[in-house]
Amino acid sequence: MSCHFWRSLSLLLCNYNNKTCSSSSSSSSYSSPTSHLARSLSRLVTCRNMSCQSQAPFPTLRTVTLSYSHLQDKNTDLSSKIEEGFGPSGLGILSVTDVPGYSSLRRNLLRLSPRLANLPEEVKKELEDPHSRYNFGWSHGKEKLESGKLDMLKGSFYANPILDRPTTDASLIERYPSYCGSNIWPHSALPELERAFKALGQLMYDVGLMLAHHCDRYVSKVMKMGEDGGLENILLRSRCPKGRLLYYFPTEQSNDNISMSSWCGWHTDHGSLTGLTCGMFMRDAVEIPCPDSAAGLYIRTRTDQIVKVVYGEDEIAYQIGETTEILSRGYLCATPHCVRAPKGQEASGLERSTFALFMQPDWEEKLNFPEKVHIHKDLISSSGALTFGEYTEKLLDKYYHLKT
Ligand SMILES: O=C(O)CCC(=O)C(=O)O
Ligand SMILES: [Fe+2]
Repeated sequence: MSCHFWRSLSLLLCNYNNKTCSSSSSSSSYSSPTSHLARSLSRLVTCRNMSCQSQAPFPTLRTVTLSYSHLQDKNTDLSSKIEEGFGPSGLGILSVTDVPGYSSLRRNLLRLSPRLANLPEEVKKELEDPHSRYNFGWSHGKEKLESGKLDMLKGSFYANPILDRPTTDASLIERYPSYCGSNIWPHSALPELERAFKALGQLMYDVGLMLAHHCDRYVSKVMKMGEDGGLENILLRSRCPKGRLLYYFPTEQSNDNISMSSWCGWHTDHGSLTGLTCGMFMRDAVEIPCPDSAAGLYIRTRTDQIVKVVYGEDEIAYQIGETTEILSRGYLCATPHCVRAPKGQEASGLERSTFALFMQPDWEEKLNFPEKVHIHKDLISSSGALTFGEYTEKLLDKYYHLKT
Protein backbone atom coordinates (compact mmCIF):
# COMPACT_ATOMS: atom_id res chain seq x y z
CA MET A 1 0.00 0.00 0.00
CA SER A 2 1.25 3.47 -0.64
CA CYS A 3 0.64 6.99 0.47
CA HIS A 4 1.99 10.49 0.21
CA PHE A 5 2.07 11.13 3.82
CA TRP A 6 2.57 14.88 4.03
CA ARG A 7 -0.98 15.26 2.96
CA SER A 8 -2.74 11.97 3.21
CA LEU A 9 -1.82 11.41 6.84
CA SER A 10 -4.17 14.19 7.54
CA LEU A 11 -7.10 13.02 5.48
CA LEU A 12 -8.17 11.59 8.78
CA LEU A 13 -7.79 14.88 10.50
CA CYS A 14 -10.92 16.35 9.12
CA ASN A 15 -12.25 16.30 12.67
CA TYR A 16 -10.17 19.43 12.98
CA ASN A 17 -10.36 20.80 16.49
CA ASN A 18 -11.50 24.34 16.06
CA LYS A 19 -12.50 24.69 19.71
CA THR A 20 -8.95 24.33 20.90
CA CYS A 21 -7.84 26.75 18.30
CA SER A 22 -10.25 29.47 19.19
CA SER A 23 -9.89 29.02 22.93
CA SER A 24 -6.16 29.53 22.64
CA SER A 25 -6.87 32.97 21.25
CA SER A 26 -8.60 34.05 24.42
CA SER A 27 -5.30 34.31 26.25
CA SER A 28 -3.84 36.51 23.57
CA SER A 29 -4.20 40.24 23.43
CA TYR A 30 -4.85 40.00 19.71
CA SER A 31 -7.91 41.00 17.80
CA SER A 32 -11.41 39.76 18.52
CA PRO A 33 -13.33 37.39 16.26
CA THR A 34 -15.66 40.28 15.43
CA SER A 35 -12.94 42.46 14.04
CA HIS A 36 -11.65 39.43 12.19
CA LEU A 37 -15.08 38.91 10.66
CA ALA A 38 -15.15 42.51 9.54
CA ARG A 39 -11.78 42.08 7.89
CA SER A 40 -12.82 38.80 6.27
CA LEU A 41 -15.92 40.43 4.87
CA SER A 42 -13.78 43.12 3.38
CA ARG A 43 -12.00 40.36 1.48
CA LEU A 44 -15.23 38.87 0.13
CA VAL A 45 -14.88 38.82 -3.61
CA THR A 46 -17.69 40.35 -5.59
CA CYS A 47 -18.17 38.71 -8.94
CA ARG A 48 -18.82 41.17 -11.73
CA ASN A 49 -17.41 39.42 -14.74
CA MET A 50 -19.04 36.89 -17.04
CA SER A 51 -17.03 33.96 -15.72
CA CYS A 52 -18.80 34.33 -12.40
CA GLN A 53 -22.23 33.69 -13.86
CA SER A 54 -22.41 30.27 -12.26
CA GLN A 55 -22.32 31.66 -8.73
CA ALA A 56 -20.27 29.58 -6.35
CA PRO A 57 -22.50 28.19 -3.61
CA PHE A 58 -19.86 29.09 -1.03
CA PRO A 59 -18.49 32.54 -0.19
CA THR A 60 -15.31 33.41 -2.04
CA LEU A 61 -12.61 35.03 0.09
CA ARG A 62 -9.44 36.77 -0.95
CA THR A 63 -6.31 35.77 0.97
CA VAL A 64 -4.58 38.22 3.33
CA THR A 65 -1.61 39.55 1.34
CA LEU A 66 1.91 40.54 2.32
CA SER A 67 4.29 42.26 -0.04
CA TYR A 68 7.71 40.78 -0.67
CA SER A 69 9.43 44.04 0.22
CA HIS A 70 7.79 44.10 3.65
CA LEU A 71 8.62 40.46 4.21
CA GLN A 72 12.22 41.02 3.29
CA ASP A 73 12.68 43.59 6.02
CA LYS A 74 13.26 41.61 9.21
CA ASN A 75 12.66 44.71 11.32
CA THR A 76 9.13 45.40 10.07
CA ASP A 77 6.54 44.12 12.51
CA LEU A 78 4.06 42.07 10.47
CA SER A 79 2.50 40.33 13.48
CA SER A 80 -0.99 41.60 12.92
CA LYS A 81 -0.99 40.43 9.28
CA ILE A 82 0.44 37.07 10.28
CA GLU A 83 -2.25 36.75 12.92
CA GLU A 84 -4.93 37.76 10.45
CA GLY A 85 -3.82 35.06 8.00
CA PHE A 86 -2.52 32.25 10.19
CA GLY A 87 -3.80 33.00 13.70
CA PRO A 88 -6.64 31.29 15.57
CA SER A 89 -9.32 33.21 13.70
CA GLY A 90 -7.56 33.43 10.35
CA LEU A 91 -8.21 31.34 7.27
CA GLY A 92 -4.81 29.68 7.62
CA ILE A 93 -3.56 30.96 4.29
CA LEU A 94 -1.86 34.13 3.15
CA SER A 95 -0.21 35.15 -0.07
CA VAL A 96 2.94 37.05 -0.91
CA THR A 97 2.83 39.62 -3.71
CA ASP A 98 5.54 41.12 -5.94
CA VAL A 99 8.13 38.37 -5.57
CA PRO A 100 10.84 39.20 -8.13
CA GLY A 101 11.11 36.59 -10.88
CA TYR A 102 8.27 34.44 -9.54
CA SER A 103 5.73 34.72 -12.38
CA SER A 104 8.01 33.38 -15.08
CA LEU A 105 9.42 30.61 -12.87
CA ARG A 106 5.84 29.50 -12.08
CA ARG A 107 4.85 29.46 -15.75
CA ASN A 108 8.02 27.66 -16.81
CA LEU A 109 7.40 24.82 -14.40
CA LEU A 110 3.62 24.50 -14.59
CA ARG A 111 3.75 24.28 -18.38
CA LEU A 112 5.96 21.21 -18.11
CA SER A 113 3.42 19.38 -16.01
CA PRO A 114 1.17 18.12 -18.90
CA ARG A 115 4.28 17.19 -20.86
CA LEU A 116 5.51 15.05 -17.98
CA ALA A 117 2.11 13.46 -17.41
CA ASN A 118 1.80 12.60 -21.10
CA LEU A 119 5.16 10.85 -21.41
CA PRO A 120 4.87 7.19 -22.45
CA GLU A 121 3.91 4.88 -19.59
CA GLU A 122 7.22 3.01 -19.72
CA VAL A 123 9.15 6.27 -19.37
CA LYS A 124 7.09 7.32 -16.33
CA LYS A 125 7.59 3.86 -14.81
CA GLU A 126 11.32 4.51 -14.87
CA LEU A 127 10.68 7.61 -12.78
CA GLU A 128 8.84 5.72 -10.03
CA ASP A 129 10.28 4.92 -6.62
CA PRO A 130 8.23 2.30 -4.75
CA HIS A 131 10.84 2.17 -1.97
CA SER A 132 9.92 5.68 -0.83
CA ARG A 133 6.22 4.82 -1.26
CA TYR A 134 6.35 6.94 -4.40
CA ASN A 135 7.49 10.03 -2.52
CA PHE A 136 10.28 10.67 -5.01
CA GLY A 137 9.74 10.88 -8.78
CA TRP A 138 6.49 10.07 -10.55
CA SER A 139 3.39 8.91 -8.71
CA HIS A 140 0.00 8.16 -10.24
CA GLY A 141 -2.74 5.92 -8.91
CA LYS A 142 -0.79 5.01 -5.79
CA GLU A 143 -2.56 7.09 -3.19
CA LYS A 144 -5.90 6.09 -1.73
CA LEU A 145 -8.84 8.48 -1.67
CA GLU A 146 -11.29 8.84 1.22
CA SER A 147 -13.56 6.40 -0.65
CA GLY A 148 -10.82 3.75 -0.53
CA LYS A 149 -10.39 3.91 -4.32
CA LEU A 150 -7.01 4.67 -5.87
CA ASP A 151 -6.59 8.30 -6.88
CA MET A 152 -6.38 8.25 -10.68
CA LEU A 153 -7.40 11.91 -11.00
CA LYS A 154 -3.97 13.41 -10.59
CA GLY A 155 -0.34 12.60 -11.14
CA SER A 156 2.47 14.03 -9.01
CA PHE A 157 6.17 14.44 -9.40
CA TYR A 158 8.07 14.73 -6.10
CA ALA A 159 11.61 15.98 -5.55
CA ASN A 160 13.69 17.84 -2.99
CA PRO A 161 14.41 21.14 -4.75
CA ILE A 162 17.38 21.99 -2.52
CA LEU A 163 19.34 18.73 -2.11
CA ASP A 164 19.48 15.97 -4.71
CA ARG A 165 20.79 13.52 -2.14
CA PRO A 166 20.16 14.69 1.42
CA THR A 167 22.21 11.86 2.99
CA THR A 168 24.40 8.94 1.99
CA ASP A 169 23.73 7.04 5.22
CA ALA A 170 22.16 3.75 4.09
CA SER A 171 20.48 3.06 7.43
CA LEU A 172 18.76 6.46 7.37
CA ILE A 173 17.62 5.94 3.79
CA GLU A 174 16.19 2.60 4.86
CA ARG A 175 14.47 4.09 7.90
CA TYR A 176 13.08 7.29 6.39
CA PRO A 177 13.00 6.63 2.63
CA SER A 178 10.51 9.37 1.85
CA TYR A 179 12.70 12.04 3.47
CA CYS A 180 16.20 10.65 2.91
CA GLY A 181 15.89 9.23 -0.61
CA SER A 182 17.41 10.79 -3.72
CA ASN A 183 15.81 12.76 -6.51
CA ILE A 184 14.96 11.03 -9.80
CA TRP A 185 15.04 13.39 -12.79
CA PRO A 186 13.84 12.60 -16.34
CA HIS A 187 17.27 13.51 -17.78
CA SER A 188 16.56 12.37 -21.31
CA ALA A 189 12.73 12.45 -21.52
CA LEU A 190 12.21 15.97 -20.13
CA PRO A 191 15.59 17.53 -19.36
CA GLU A 192 14.13 21.01 -18.66
CA LEU A 193 12.21 19.75 -15.67
CA GLU A 194 15.08 19.63 -13.19
CA ARG A 195 16.11 23.24 -13.68
CA ALA A 196 12.57 24.62 -13.67
CA PHE A 197 11.59 22.60 -10.60
CA LYS A 198 14.67 23.60 -8.63
CA ALA A 199 14.41 27.28 -9.58
CA LEU A 200 10.79 27.64 -8.48
CA GLY A 201 11.30 25.40 -5.44
CA GLN A 202 14.31 27.43 -4.28
CA LEU A 203 12.45 30.74 -4.65
CA MET A 204 9.38 29.51 -2.75
CA TYR A 205 11.72 28.08 -0.12
CA ASP A 206 13.54 31.43 0.32
CA VAL A 207 10.28 33.36 0.58
CA GLY A 208 8.94 30.70 2.98
CA LEU A 209 11.93 31.26 5.25
CA MET A 210 11.30 35.02 5.27
CA LEU A 211 7.69 34.35 6.19
CA ALA A 212 8.77 31.92 8.93
CA HIS A 213 10.84 34.70 10.50
CA HIS A 214 7.74 36.90 10.80
CA CYS A 215 5.65 33.97 12.07
CA ASP A 216 8.18 33.56 14.90
CA ARG A 217 7.99 37.22 15.68
CA TYR A 218 4.21 36.99 16.07
CA VAL A 219 4.38 33.78 18.12
CA SER A 220 7.08 35.17 20.42
CA LYS A 221 4.65 37.92 21.47
CA VAL A 222 2.14 35.45 22.77
CA MET A 223 4.26 32.57 24.08
CA LYS A 224 7.79 31.88 25.29
CA MET A 225 9.92 30.42 22.53
CA GLY A 226 13.16 28.49 22.89
CA GLU A 227 16.21 30.00 21.25
CA ASP A 228 16.41 27.55 18.33
CA GLY A 229 12.85 26.34 18.50
CA GLY A 230 11.26 28.84 16.13
CA LEU A 231 9.89 27.95 12.74
CA GLU A 232 12.64 29.78 10.86
CA ASN A 233 15.45 27.86 12.57
CA ILE A 234 13.65 24.55 12.32
CA LEU A 235 13.26 25.04 8.57
CA LEU A 236 16.81 26.31 8.11
CA ARG A 237 18.16 23.14 9.72
CA SER A 238 16.00 20.87 7.60
CA ARG A 239 17.46 18.80 4.79
CA CYS A 240 14.09 17.55 3.55
CA PRO A 241 11.85 20.15 1.96
CA LYS A 242 9.72 18.44 -0.68
CA GLY A 243 8.33 19.87 -3.88
CA ARG A 244 5.30 18.35 -5.58
CA LEU A 245 4.39 19.19 -9.16
CA LEU A 246 0.74 18.25 -9.54
CA TYR A 247 -1.13 17.50 -12.72
CA TYR A 248 -4.90 17.04 -12.56
CA PHE A 249 -5.92 14.99 -15.59
CA PRO A 250 -8.62 16.43 -17.86
CA THR A 251 -12.11 16.07 -16.47
CA GLU A 252 -13.86 13.60 -18.70
CA GLN A 253 -17.50 14.47 -18.50
CA SER A 254 -19.42 17.23 -16.85
CA ASN A 255 -21.04 16.06 -13.68
CA ASP A 256 -23.47 18.42 -12.07
CA ASN A 257 -23.38 16.58 -8.76
CA ILE A 258 -19.67 16.98 -8.45
CA SER A 259 -18.45 16.88 -4.85
CA MET A 260 -16.57 19.64 -3.12
CA SER A 261 -13.36 17.66 -2.87
CA SER A 262 -13.63 16.15 -6.35
CA TRP A 263 -10.00 16.75 -7.39
CA CYS A 264 -8.15 16.62 -4.10
CA GLY A 265 -9.76 15.33 -0.87
CA TRP A 266 -10.05 17.26 2.39
CA HIS A 267 -6.78 17.21 4.30
CA THR A 268 -4.39 19.23 6.44
CA ASP A 269 -0.72 19.25 5.45
CA HIS A 270 1.46 17.37 7.91
CA GLY A 271 4.65 19.47 7.99
CA SER A 272 5.42 23.06 8.93
CA LEU A 273 4.67 25.45 6.09
CA THR A 274 3.39 24.76 2.56
CA GLY A 275 4.01 27.10 -0.37
CA LEU A 276 1.41 26.88 -3.12
CA THR A 277 1.22 28.35 -6.62
CA CYS A 278 -2.09 29.43 -8.06
CA GLY A 279 -3.31 26.54 -10.21
CA MET A 280 -2.95 26.89 -13.99
CA PHE A 281 -5.85 25.61 -16.10
CA MET A 282 -5.11 24.27 -19.56
CA ARG A 283 -6.76 22.56 -22.47
CA ASP A 284 -4.44 20.48 -24.66
CA ALA A 285 -1.55 22.03 -22.75
CA VAL A 286 -2.60 25.61 -23.70
CA GLU A 287 -3.31 27.92 -20.76
CA ILE A 288 -6.92 29.16 -20.52
CA PRO A 289 -8.91 30.98 -17.83
CA CYS A 290 -10.96 28.56 -15.77
CA PRO A 291 -14.55 28.61 -17.11
CA ASP A 292 -16.03 27.56 -13.74
CA SER A 293 -15.57 30.06 -10.92
CA ALA A 294 -16.48 27.38 -8.37
CA ALA A 295 -13.46 25.23 -9.27
CA GLY A 296 -10.26 25.47 -7.24
CA LEU A 297 -9.05 25.62 -3.65
CA TYR A 298 -11.50 25.47 -0.72
CA ILE A 299 -10.77 25.89 2.96
CA ARG A 300 -12.70 24.91 6.07
CA THR A 301 -12.63 27.83 8.48
CA ARG A 302 -12.12 27.65 12.25
CA THR A 303 -15.88 27.92 12.63
CA ASP A 304 -16.49 25.02 10.26
CA GLN A 305 -17.60 27.06 7.29
CA ILE A 306 -16.43 26.18 3.82
CA VAL A 307 -15.09 29.00 1.72
CA LYS A 308 -13.52 29.24 -1.69
CA VAL A 309 -10.18 31.00 -1.50
CA VAL A 310 -8.66 33.06 -4.29
CA TYR A 311 -5.32 34.74 -4.82
CA GLY A 312 -3.55 36.21 -7.83
CA GLU A 313 -1.56 34.01 -10.19
CA ASP A 314 1.47 36.17 -9.46
CA GLU A 315 1.23 35.54 -5.72
CA ILE A 316 2.69 32.67 -3.70
CA ALA A 317 0.25 31.34 -1.11
CA TYR A 318 1.45 29.75 2.14
CA GLN A 319 -0.48 27.48 4.47
CA ILE A 320 0.34 26.23 7.95
CA GLY A 321 0.94 22.51 8.52
CA GLU A 322 -0.05 20.47 11.54
CA THR A 323 3.43 20.28 13.04
CA THR A 324 3.58 24.07 13.27
CA GLU A 325 0.14 24.17 14.84
CA ILE A 326 1.31 21.80 17.58
CA LEU A 327 4.65 23.51 18.21
CA SER A 328 3.08 26.98 18.31
CA ARG A 329 0.33 25.76 20.66
CA GLY A 330 -2.32 26.70 18.18
CA TYR A 331 -1.26 30.32 17.71
CA LEU A 332 -0.48 29.37 14.11
CA CYS A 333 -3.30 27.16 12.88
CA ALA A 334 -3.21 24.44 10.25
CA THR A 335 -5.56 24.66 7.32
CA PRO A 336 -8.01 21.97 6.20
CA HIS A 337 -8.31 22.31 2.43
CA CYS A 338 -9.44 20.52 -0.73
CA VAL A 339 -9.66 21.15 -4.48
CA ARG A 340 -12.87 21.14 -6.46
CA ALA A 341 -12.86 20.15 -10.14
CA PRO A 342 -14.64 22.33 -12.71
CA LYS A 343 -18.05 21.24 -13.94
CA GLY A 344 -20.36 22.10 -16.80
CA GLN A 345 -19.97 21.67 -20.57
CA GLU A 346 -16.93 23.89 -20.85
CA ALA A 347 -15.12 21.90 -18.19
CA SER A 348 -14.63 18.87 -20.33
CA GLY A 349 -11.02 18.33 -21.28
CA LEU A 350 -9.80 20.85 -18.73
CA GLU A 351 -6.52 20.04 -16.98
CA ARG A 352 -4.88 21.79 -14.02
CA SER A 353 -1.25 22.11 -12.96
CA THR A 354 0.10 23.43 -9.71
CA PHE A 355 3.14 23.19 -7.47
CA ALA A 356 3.32 22.72 -3.70
CA LEU A 357 6.45 23.09 -1.58
CA PHE A 358 6.20 21.24 1.73
CA MET A 359 8.64 22.71 4.23
CA GLN A 360 9.06 20.50 7.26
CA PRO A 361 11.52 19.82 10.08
CA ASP A 362 14.59 17.67 9.46
CA TRP A 363 14.06 13.96 10.20
CA GLU A 364 16.56 14.36 13.07
CA GLU A 365 14.95 17.48 14.52
CA LYS A 366 14.00 16.92 18.16
CA LEU A 367 10.49 18.27 18.47
CA ASN A 368 9.96 20.27 21.58
CA PHE A 369 6.28 19.50 22.07
CA PRO A 370 4.33 21.59 24.58
CA GLU A 371 3.09 19.72 27.67
CA LYS A 372 -0.48 20.01 26.54
CA VAL A 373 -1.16 19.34 22.87
CA HIS A 374 -4.55 19.46 21.25
CA ILE A 375 -4.00 17.08 18.34
CA HIS A 376 -2.38 13.61 18.37
CA LYS A 377 -2.37 13.73 22.19
CA ASP A 378 -1.89 9.99 22.58
CA LEU A 379 1.19 9.85 20.35
CA ILE A 380 2.91 12.85 21.77
CA SER A 381 2.31 12.69 25.50
CA SER A 382 3.33 9.04 25.84
CA SER A 383 6.59 9.43 24.00
CA GLY A 384 8.77 12.13 25.57
CA ALA A 385 11.01 13.85 23.03
CA LEU A 386 10.56 12.64 19.48
CA THR A 387 12.41 13.46 16.31
CA PHE A 388 10.31 14.56 13.37
CA GLY A 389 11.19 11.29 11.59
CA GLU A 390 10.01 9.22 14.58
CA TYR A 391 6.89 11.30 15.01
CA THR A 392 5.97 10.82 11.35
CA GLU A 393 6.46 7.06 11.66
CA LYS A 394 4.24 6.93 14.71
CA LEU A 395 1.53 8.77 12.85
CA LEU A 396 1.84 6.39 9.93
CA ASP A 397 1.65 3.38 12.25
CA LYS A 398 -1.37 4.75 14.01
CA TYR A 399 -3.40 5.72 10.97
CA TYR A 400 -2.23 3.37 8.29
CA HIS A 401 -0.55 0.32 9.84
CA LEU A 402 1.60 0.68 6.83
CA LYS A 403 4.84 -1.11 7.59
CA THR A 404 5.43 -2.49 4.11
O1 LIG B 1 -3.85 21.44 -5.90
C1 LIG B 1 -3.82 22.26 -5.00
O2 LIG B 1 -4.06 23.46 -5.19
C2 LIG B 1 -3.53 21.82 -3.56
C3 LIG B 1 -2.67 20.61 -3.45
C4 LIG B 1 -2.49 20.19 -2.02
O3 LIG B 1 -3.21 20.60 -1.16
C5 LIG B 1 -1.40 19.27 -1.63
O4 LIG B 1 -0.69 18.76 -2.51
O5 LIG B 1 -1.24 19.05 -0.40
FE1 LIG C 1 -2.41 20.22 0.83
